[in-house]
Amino acid sequence: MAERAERSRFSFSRGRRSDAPKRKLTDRQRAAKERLAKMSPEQRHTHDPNKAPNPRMLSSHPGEVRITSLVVDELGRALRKILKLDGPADVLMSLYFREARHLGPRERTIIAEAIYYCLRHLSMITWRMGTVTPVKAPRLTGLLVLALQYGVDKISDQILGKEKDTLLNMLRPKDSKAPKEIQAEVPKWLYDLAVVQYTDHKALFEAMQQGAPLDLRVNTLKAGVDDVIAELDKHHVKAVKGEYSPECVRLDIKPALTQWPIYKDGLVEVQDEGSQLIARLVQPRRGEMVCDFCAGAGGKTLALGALMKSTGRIYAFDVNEKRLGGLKPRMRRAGLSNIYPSVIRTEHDSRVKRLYGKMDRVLVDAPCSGTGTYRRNPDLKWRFGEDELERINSIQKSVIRSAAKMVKKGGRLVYATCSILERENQGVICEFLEENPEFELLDAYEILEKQGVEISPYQKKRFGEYFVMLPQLNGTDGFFGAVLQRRDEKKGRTEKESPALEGDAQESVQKE
Ligand SMILES: C[S@@+](CC[C@H](N)C(=O)[O-])C[C@H]1O[C@@H](n2cnc3c(N)ncnc32)[C@H](O)[C@@H]1O
Repeated sequence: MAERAERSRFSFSRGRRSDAPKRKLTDRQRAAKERLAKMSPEQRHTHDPNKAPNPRMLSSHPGEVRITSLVVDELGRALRKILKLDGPADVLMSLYFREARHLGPRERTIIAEAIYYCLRHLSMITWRMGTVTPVKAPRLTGLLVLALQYGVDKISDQILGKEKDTLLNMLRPKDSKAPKEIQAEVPKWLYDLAVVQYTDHKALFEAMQQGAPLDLRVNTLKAGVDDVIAELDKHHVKAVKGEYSPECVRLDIKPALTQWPIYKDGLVEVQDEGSQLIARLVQPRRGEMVCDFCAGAGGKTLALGALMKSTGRIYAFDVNEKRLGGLKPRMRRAGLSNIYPSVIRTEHDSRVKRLYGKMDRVLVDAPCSGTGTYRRNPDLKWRFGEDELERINSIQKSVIRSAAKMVKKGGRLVYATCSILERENQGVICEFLEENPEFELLDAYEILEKQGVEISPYQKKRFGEYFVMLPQLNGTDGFFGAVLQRRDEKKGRTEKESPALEGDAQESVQKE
């Protein structure tokens, strides 16, 4: 029985009971199953479960893509909605594809990839279009995108019609003639800030235009990293251990993972490797009182819960009820019983005040510009403006001030963002430390080293005690973390001075 349970846990077959007699698959069915496992995130939005995508339509074979008038018309229809930028692109795409039931998997794949291309290169596309605004001319925008992706000769004259000359004119200028911020594919305000902040801004902008890999965090309460890699391998999905996080598995393709038992049974969660390390900065111990102040749907809460071996108590706070609602099913899947989600009205809520001075560890994963996640959310570049940065910056300062009051003497406060901007990161911490001298900054790299996580000495030298991950340096999303400790004069000894490695962290290093 135990053996059977083990088998079904790792099995990729969907929903079939492991003790049912095995049905023999035909070669065609087996090939379709493997194709399904290898779908990209773009296809995930567009996948019709009854029609497996044809691999010939994937962008790795751009020469074989057939651009039909249906594709061009539908791409225009999709861009008309998505380029309004009045909501997250992945949500708008899902809505569009749900309505477009007449499209086959080939068309869906081409359209989805074109939409992502358009969002990643919207600056250059807008520049090429001159006085024509993309959202007002979505069909022409779609034609331009397809021409840039596959070459204009892949589009027949019949489809191009009277727009052919306009399109050829738009394709003529060289990229290098465009202003620098347009080549960088970021808004001007962000370009100006990043150029001052990063000597390697060119590499940063380049990295931010790429797609991101799929990182999984293995739930070590249920499986080991090697087990997950071996199981993926059995199903021809190549995966490797992450470079930094001991729980990370990185995939070379992006299957529709949420349909698989390893996901459904809580053995893995999707989480960028940089984000996994934020939980390691908190470094919670068994039985402690922890608060995840901006828990959202609980990506980091779950990682903290696993590090605590489902002991102690984690208060998961957030002002957004809907987002926090996503945490409960994930807790169940992960087998965690130490998490207590709670919606708060503001950072000054009475639930927060009741816990003043009681927490061993508090994580503030602050709301931010999300500039570190542009690889995954290219639309965010065009939806988040400079005014919004001002507003969010004052929320960040208010949230850390309030959350800090929950930290007991000798306890730890971790402030994190997925922003690449100093203003939201070091700027917030410097101001906080000036106002709160009872807190001191710890060396984030030392804390990670003690847990067996090695980040390059170059990075340590460049960013001091702050934890900084960047796509051009680490191949992860951009993350920032500051580890602060509330002084405890009575103890006279801080963790900073303590040579001992906490029990749970040590244990987890040895296991890996
Ligand atoms: C970066 S996201 C958190 C992501 C989450 N920790 C994770 O790992 O998936 C920031 C969160 O802060 C929440 N937030 C915004 N203002 C807040 C406030 N005043 N107090 C607490 N949470 C707040 C947002 O609703 C959002 O879910």
